[in-house]
Amino acid sequence: MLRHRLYITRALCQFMACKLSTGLFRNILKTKHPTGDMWYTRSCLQSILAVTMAPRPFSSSQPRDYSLPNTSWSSEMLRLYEHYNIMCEVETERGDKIKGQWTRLPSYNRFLKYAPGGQYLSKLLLAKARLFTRNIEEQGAGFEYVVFENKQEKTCVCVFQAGHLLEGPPGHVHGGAIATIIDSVTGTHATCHSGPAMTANLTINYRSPIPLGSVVLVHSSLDKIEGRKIFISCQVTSSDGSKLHTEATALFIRLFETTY
Ligand SMILES: CCCCCCCC/C=C\CCCCCCCC(=O)SCCNC(=O)CCNC(=O)[C@H](O)C(C)(C)COP(=O)(O)OP(=O)(O)OC[C@H]1O[C@@H](n2cnc3c(N)ncnc32)[C@H](O)[C@@H]1OP(=O)(O)O
Repeated sequence: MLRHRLYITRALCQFMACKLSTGLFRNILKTKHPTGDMWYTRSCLQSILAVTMAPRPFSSSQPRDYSLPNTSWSSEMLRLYEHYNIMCEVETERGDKIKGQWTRLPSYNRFLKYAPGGQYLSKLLLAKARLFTRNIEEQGAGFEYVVFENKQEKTCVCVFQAGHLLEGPPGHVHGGAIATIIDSVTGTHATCHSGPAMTANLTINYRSPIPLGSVVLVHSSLDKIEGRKIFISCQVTSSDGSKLHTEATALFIRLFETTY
């Protein structure tokens, strides 16, 4: 009991300290809903999502970044990772290193754990919850992927290696697993561009099966924004781009006004 109180107090202190500077409370008040229930649901969700997106001045532990190479990555996966990673930093004529057009996005098994106060909040709030795509311990068995964003071109690309636990038709990737990676990549894209957003619609055409264990590219492009609506299209292709596996369009709804 005492331990729980301590968690709550520490979490609240860290949360308040951070949020006072980022204006979260203003957002919660702004989105107050007349029916009450919706206000509660949305403001709670917004708080959690905003915490996960905020800077982490008091965070002590280092999160494991699942988007970094591990021993299960095939040579093709590593090659494509390097191809995009090298473009995240460029050298000027004077030899200085500056940020390139691409950014590698980190990926954790629970964003909440690594936000300010999140270590404590995550123990209180569904402690066993984990991000769907990052919940298989064995490396290479499930979703191995890394997402790069190109802000200028409003695109993201994900290098995805599908593990043996994602089988659908024998030897091939399950359609639900393909939908999952598409939702995750386009959702990450929408969130990075506009702040926390949720999938309202996802329409998928499966064009050709993806062999299990192969490496594919998931391309996400931001088509347009209308108010809170973010329209994204997505293609899954073979790693050399010659074969189209899947096409999708997605609609995300931004949860609140602030853009990150
Ligand atoms: C340095 C960077 C670090 C990296 C950062 C990375 C961060 C990434 C973090 C982690 C990565 C993981 C990423 C995973 C992503 C996965 C995402 C999911 O799977 S989300 C789960 C599935 N989705 C749901 O459960 C939603 C359920 N639906 C709802 O909650 C609501 O319907 C919601 C929020 C979508 C909309 O509800 P309302 O009340 O806020 O808004 P209303 O008024 O209904 O709609 C707003 C507008 O959108 C249209 N709209 C809504 N739904 C529509 C639909 N299905 N089709 C068409 N239009 C729709 C409406 O007609 C309206 O349009 P008009 O403004 O009037 O023009």
